[in-house]
Amino acid sequence: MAEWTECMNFGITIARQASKVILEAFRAKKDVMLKSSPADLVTETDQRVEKMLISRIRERYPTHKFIGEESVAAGEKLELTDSPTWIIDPIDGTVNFVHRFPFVAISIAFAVNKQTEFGIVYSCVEDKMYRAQRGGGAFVNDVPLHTSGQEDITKSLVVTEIGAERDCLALCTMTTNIMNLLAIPIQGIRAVGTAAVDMVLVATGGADAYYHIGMHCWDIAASALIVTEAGGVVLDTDGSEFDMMSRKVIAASSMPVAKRIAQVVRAFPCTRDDEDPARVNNGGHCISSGL
Ligand SMILES: O=P(O)(O)OC(CO)CO
Ligand SMILES: [Mg+2]
Ligand SMILES: [Mg+2]
Repeated sequence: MAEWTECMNFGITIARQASKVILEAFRAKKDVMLKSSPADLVTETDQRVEKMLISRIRERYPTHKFIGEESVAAGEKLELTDSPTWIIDPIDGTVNFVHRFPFVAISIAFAVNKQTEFGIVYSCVEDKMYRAQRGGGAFVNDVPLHTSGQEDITKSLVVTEIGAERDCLALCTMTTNIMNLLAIPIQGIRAVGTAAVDMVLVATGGADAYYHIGMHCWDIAASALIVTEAGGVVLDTDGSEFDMMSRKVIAASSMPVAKRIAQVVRAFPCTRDDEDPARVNNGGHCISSGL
């Protein structure tokens, strides 16, 4: 709704400011810390950028709530209520950032009554500002975005991510999914290293679909809106309605392509973002390769 346009414009302004911090640090040597796995990295820049974004937003909108990747990693409760909530990934593509692989993004979604009102994905190194407001279309650097409209999976280029999981069940599931898609056959698989950028590539028509299991709401909430506002569809990997907390997503140029991917892709168990991990056995160890 138009009432949130001012918030979106503010989000774009502070994303541009925060990108300066990321780009200054991009070429420098970094101290790297591990989170959930040896491939789940965080740097002081991730933490600094998130703090900077949240403090700027809080100053201007003191009643708004936040879900931030690094705040959750530091122990804050991940809770999406009906209140206006900013969902922030300060650096999407931290592994790329650490290696200086030139695709990193700031992802900011804004939800009210649990519905995403706008999404911002700023691909900093490329200087591409993607944005969409619910009902208002999607844009990159103010140019309107449209998906490819491709309906034939055999003519599709599909993007996915390898993710940070290194347990056998997740790795077997992920590689089997890739193999089964290639066997359809599709025309290719790509992985850029940032879920937010992977997904907005579907909005540009440069890719026909994206799917991923194991990412979090801050990785995909903004780009999910950008894809749907560009004319695409977003589903759960089981073909049901998209749920930003489920950690499973297919974004596609058309419903036939999305549904065909849902027929092939299997999910490994992962704890929902809004569930208490302590209550859930997510099977994060090798129990079998029987998929
Ligand atoms: O770099 P981040 O924010 O950890 O995100 C990864 C997925 O978890 C890349 O999209
Ligand atoms: Mg991320
Ligand atoms: Mg991140």
